[in-house]
Amino acid sequence: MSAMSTTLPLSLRNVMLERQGRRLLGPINLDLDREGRTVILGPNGAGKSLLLRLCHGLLSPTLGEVSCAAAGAPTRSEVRRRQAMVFQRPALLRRSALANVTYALNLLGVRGADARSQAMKALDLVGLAALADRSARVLSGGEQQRLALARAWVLQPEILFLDEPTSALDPGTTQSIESAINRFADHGTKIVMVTHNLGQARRMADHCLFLAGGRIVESALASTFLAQPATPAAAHFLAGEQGAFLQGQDDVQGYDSI
Ligand SMILES: Nc1ncnc2c1ncn2[C@@H]1O[C@H](COP(=O)(O)OP(=O)(O)OP(=O)(O)O)[C@@H](O)[C@H]1O
Repeated sequence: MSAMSTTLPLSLRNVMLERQGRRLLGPINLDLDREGRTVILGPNGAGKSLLLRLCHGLLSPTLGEVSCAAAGAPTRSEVRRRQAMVFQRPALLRRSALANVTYALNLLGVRGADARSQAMKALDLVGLAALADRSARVLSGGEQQRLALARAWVLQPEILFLDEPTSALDPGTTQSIESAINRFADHGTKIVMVTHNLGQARRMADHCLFLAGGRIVESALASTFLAQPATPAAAHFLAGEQGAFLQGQDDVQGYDSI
């Protein structure tokens, strides 16, 4: 990965997202820089997935601006190809694991032996090299998730957005996926991940963003946030108490730097 980043820092300025006259997100001000793994936490319906999609350029804000370092809006194709996103239930091609990864490379113009060797390296990194020729359709949920990670990572993204990448997976599989994500981070990919798993947040987060009611209620170093959240809303959430999140609206910060 080059030392210069095209997409980072990624900035959101006064971003709002509305649908059918209802505000779903915002106002949000946020800077995502290269350093560390950012984990997004918050109750169901807080707006975590919408925030990831805005950052990745899958959605455009109703108001405000999302912009990437030197390159402009994340909806631009030049920016999109430097970012990748893995969803909770990844869509895979009805081909072999290897072909799923080489297909992504082919779209970028990498073909033949080059594509195959890069794809095998990515499969190896997620522990799937031995299953390269197996049809993606018959892979287990955890294997499919690892394949989706390999397919995303092989494109050498500067940022990898992950939306609950280990939900519904057993602890062993979760651990192997966490290891793969950490290896990507070690290779210089910025990780931005939504999770409901507080143990995972403790194991993986360098920075935490806590969302409630479509707004960023807290933005802090993970060690600080997870041990001593600054707001009642986050404290309730971390204690596993549902409800009381609207209380957090009084604590909303105007500006967040990650
Ligand atoms: N296209 C849409 N039109 C209207 N409302 C939407 C749309 N997409 C999402 N929402 C609403 O926006 C809110 C935030 O959704 P989002 O999926 O971002 O939540 P989340 O924090 O990821 O939740 P969960 O933890 O349950 O996955 C929810 O109330 C959802 O119903």
